[in-house]
Amino acid sequence: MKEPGDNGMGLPIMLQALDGHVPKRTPIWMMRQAGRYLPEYRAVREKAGDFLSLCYTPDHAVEVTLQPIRRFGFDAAILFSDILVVPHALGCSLTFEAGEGPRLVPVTNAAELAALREELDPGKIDRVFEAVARIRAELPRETALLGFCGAPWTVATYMVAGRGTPDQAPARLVSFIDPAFFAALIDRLVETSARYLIGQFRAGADAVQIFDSWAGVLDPEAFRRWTIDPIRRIVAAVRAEVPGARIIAFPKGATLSGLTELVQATGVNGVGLDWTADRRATRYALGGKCALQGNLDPLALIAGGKALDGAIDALMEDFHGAAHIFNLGHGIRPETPIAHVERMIARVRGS
Ligand SMILES: Cc1c2[nH]c(c1CCC(=O)O)Cc1[nH]c(c(CCC(=O)O)c1C)Cc1[nH]c(c(CCC(=O)O)c1C)Cc1[nH]c(c(C)c1CCC(=O)O)C2
Repeated sequence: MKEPGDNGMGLPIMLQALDGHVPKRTPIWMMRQAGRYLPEYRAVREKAGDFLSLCYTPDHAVEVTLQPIRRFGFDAAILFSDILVVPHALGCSLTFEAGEGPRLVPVTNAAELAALREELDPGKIDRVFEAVARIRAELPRETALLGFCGAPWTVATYMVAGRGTPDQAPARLVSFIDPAFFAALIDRLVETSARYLIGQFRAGADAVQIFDSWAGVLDPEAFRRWTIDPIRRIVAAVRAEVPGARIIAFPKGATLSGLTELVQATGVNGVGLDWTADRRATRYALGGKCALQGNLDPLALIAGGKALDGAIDALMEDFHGAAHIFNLGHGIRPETPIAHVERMIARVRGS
C-alpha cells in the first residue's frame, strides 16, 4: 500500500483512493445520493413529469446530479441516470410506474433479442453524454465525476422478467433452459455497456461504477460466468480505448471468495461492499489490491443517533489506513432524514 503523499497529489481524493493511495482524508459519496429523500429532487422530478424524461433531459439531469454536491459537498458526484437506459436505448420499451418500479416488455428468447438494436440509439445516449460533459464543466475540480452502468447480469434480470423480482428466478431459469440465448443477451449487454462507458469517459467522467445489484443470487459457477466474465470483458474493452480507465465493481451480495476472484480476474480499481461484508476479512484478502468502498447499512442511516455513530466508528476503524471510500452498502432510502446524512458526513470528516 502506498503512503499518503507519495504521488497522486492534486488529484481528487476519490481518485487517489482508486489509485491505491491513502488520501489525507477519507473520500465520501452515497449510492443514490440524488433522489427522493431530497426535497429539491422531488421538485425537479415533478417538473420533469416521468422519470425517464428526467434522465434524458440534460438540464434536469445536470441539476439533480449537482444537488447533493451543493448541499453536502460529497467528494464524488454520480451521473443521474438509470441502469435501464441501456435496454431502453436497445429498443426495449420501458416505463416507470409511480411506486411500482420499472416495467419492460420481456426479452426471453433469441427472436425477441434479434428484434432489438445491435447498438445503442444515439438519440437517447447522446443526451446522457451531453449531461456528463455539462456536469463535469460545473463541478468543482476536487469533486470526481462518476459515470455508471448496470452489469450485464443485473440488467438481464430486468430484461428477462420485465420487472424487478425477489430472487431473479426468470433470468436464472432461462439461463438453464436456453443458455445460448442467455449468453447472446449477455454478449449484447457486454458490448453495448462497454461503448456506453467509453462514451461517458470521453464526455468527462473520471471513473465509473458497474452495478451488479443481483450478483448475490448466483451460485459460484454462475457467478463466474454471468458476473465475473462479463465485467472482465467490459473492463478490457473500456481500457482498450480509455487507457487506465478507473472502474469500480459493486457485485452486491457476492461472497468474499467471489469478490476476491472478481478483483483478480477483472483488474477493477475498487469494489463496493454491501453491509453484510466482513470488513476485516475483506481487507485482509483485498487491501492493497484495490480500493474498498462501502459499507454502512442504509438502515443505520435511517436510525441515526448513537446507532449511526457506532456503525460509522466501527467502519472507519476497520478500514483505517486502507484505500477506503466511505459509502453505504446500498442506495439511500427515500425516508432517510437529511439531518442524519449531515451527521454522517461530519463524523466521517472528523469535525
Ligand atoms: C437495480 C437498479 C436500478 N437503477 C439502478 C440500479 C442499481 C443500483 C441498485 O441496486 O439500487 C442504479 C441507479 N438508479 C438511479 C441512479 C442515479 C445515480 C445515484 O444517485 O446513485 C443509479 C446509479 C436513479 C434512480 N432510479 C430510480 C429512481 C427513483 C425514481 C423516482 O424518482 O421515482 C432513482 C432516483 C428508479 C429505479 N431504477 C431501478 C429500480 C428498481 C427503480 C425503482 C425503485 C426505486 O424507485 O428506487 C433500477
